[in-house]
Amino acid sequence: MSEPKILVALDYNDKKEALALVEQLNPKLCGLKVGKEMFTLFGPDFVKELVAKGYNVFLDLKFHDIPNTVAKACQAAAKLGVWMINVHASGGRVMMEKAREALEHEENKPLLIAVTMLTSMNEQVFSELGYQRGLAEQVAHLAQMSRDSGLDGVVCSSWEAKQLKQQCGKDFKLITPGIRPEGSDKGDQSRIMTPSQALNAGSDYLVIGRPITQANNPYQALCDISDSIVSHL
Ligand SMILES: O=c1ccn([C@@H]2O[C@H](COP(=O)(O)O)[C@@H](O)[C@H]2O)c(=O)[nH]1
Repeated sequence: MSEPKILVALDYNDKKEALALVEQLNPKLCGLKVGKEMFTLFGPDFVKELVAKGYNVFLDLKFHDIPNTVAKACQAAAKLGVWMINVHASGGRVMMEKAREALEHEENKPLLIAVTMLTSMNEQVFSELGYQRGLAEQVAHLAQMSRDSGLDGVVCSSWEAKQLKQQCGKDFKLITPGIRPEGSDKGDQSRIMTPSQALNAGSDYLVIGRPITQANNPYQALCDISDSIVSHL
């Protein structure tokens, strides 16, 4: 059986609540994403606890700093046994290359991916940042730089997935947050698609948080989403 396509974003401020959901899941059904909130509250031990349960854990800390600092942070993250880590592509080529090199001698080598432009960003917000390219072009540019720096893939929106698969090749992983099943609340996301639309567009992994964690029955919400993409597995 192939790896699970769904990565549940565990954005909780209550560890018990998060673990109650995790206990209902299994590592064949989904991977788990730990982001800034839970890592800041509960630290490396929480991450190791999820790894010990057999889950693919994506540690989504989006490192963005000088090359030496990011390289050391990546090494520290790899030691937690996680499956995937990330940096911001806008940290630049040298930063990404140093992060790549830093993982070379680690026993556990997580997938190393780069965030392009956040899925919450729309054209209007983007234009305020003063980039010379358009939003989609900037994503394509950062994805190319990430690939050239030896990274395994990028975080992008599913809106860019088709273009990036053509540009970067089928093995370059596309991780897409901003996934909203039909009828679910968009919240602060801008560039969204449904799970099956995103997979059709070329996404490799779907990051899904609130449509699952805020549902009346999170486990059922995850099962419904899994059923909706069964033809893609
Ligand atoms: O561009 C990005 C990068 C990361 N995220 C993270 O994904 C989840 C999405 O959660 P939802 O509740 O499904 O919106 C969240 O943890 C973000 O930090 C992203 O949304 N966009």
